[in-house]
Amino acid sequence: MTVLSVNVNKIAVLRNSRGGGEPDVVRAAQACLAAGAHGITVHPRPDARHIRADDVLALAALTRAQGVEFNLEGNPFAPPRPGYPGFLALCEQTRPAQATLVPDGDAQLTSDHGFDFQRDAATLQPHVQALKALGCRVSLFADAHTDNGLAGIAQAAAVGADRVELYTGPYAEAQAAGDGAAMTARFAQAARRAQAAGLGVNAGHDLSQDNLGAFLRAVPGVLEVSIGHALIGEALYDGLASTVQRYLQILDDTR
Ligand SMILES: CC(=O)[C@@H](O)[C@H](O)COP(=O)(O)O
Ligand SMILES: NCC(=O)COP(=O)(O)O
Repeated sequence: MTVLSVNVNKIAVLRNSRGGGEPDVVRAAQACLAAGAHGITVHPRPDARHIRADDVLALAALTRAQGVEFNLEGNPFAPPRPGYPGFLALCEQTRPAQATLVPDGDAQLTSDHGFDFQRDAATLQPHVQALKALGCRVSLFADAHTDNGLAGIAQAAAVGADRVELYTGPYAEAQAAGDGAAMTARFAQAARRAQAAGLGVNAGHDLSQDNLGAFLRAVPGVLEVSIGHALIGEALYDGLASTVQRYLQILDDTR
């Protein structure tokens, strides 16, 4: 079975746009878990544009109390700075069940590629070992859409990882353009190669209600999907009607 980890980064985007504490990231995570989500994901960025270090601590406490998976994403090579103690330090403080390493740079709008294991293996290895020594399952963000990514994916096992997370942005784009089948064939091949090397397979980025089913039908054995951007957007559409009705009720009640 594939489990769903909800990424609540976007709740923090909205909160930070006003300052203050609303919408509340922990309350949103509680609502996701109450609805049956299997875990919570966050990807604190060093520039603190959304999830901050204090959110990571609060969500770690929530998920530990509820006995569900906390998946912390980040770049192990990003240096600490004021407000961001560094990925390993955050993991030391919170001991997430899963640490997902992502090679993203500061200037990136969002994550847009996986590791090049041929190039990055030696530098990644000590980080993977340190995280495993903390008791974290380690997953590495990986490309399936490029020839280099597909050819190198099994090497994540030699680096010491437990899983890879297939970067699904290019799949989502292809699916939206009506061209998802060729792309899912590549992802299925990547999943099989990773599994043959002993790695578990996760997937994430730009997955949505429109593209998730086709992906999971085509790609074998996906253990976890982490979904944030589309899910939070869809939740707004789903929730707007009842919320507007509650406001109208207040207007009615005070007439
Ligand atoms: C690792 C990954 O795929 C990202 O999707 C990420 O978690 C989303 O980050 P942003 O919310 O900052 O775009
Ligand atoms: N690892 C992917 C993730 O957490 C969420 O990505 P997105 O759904 O916000 O694109």
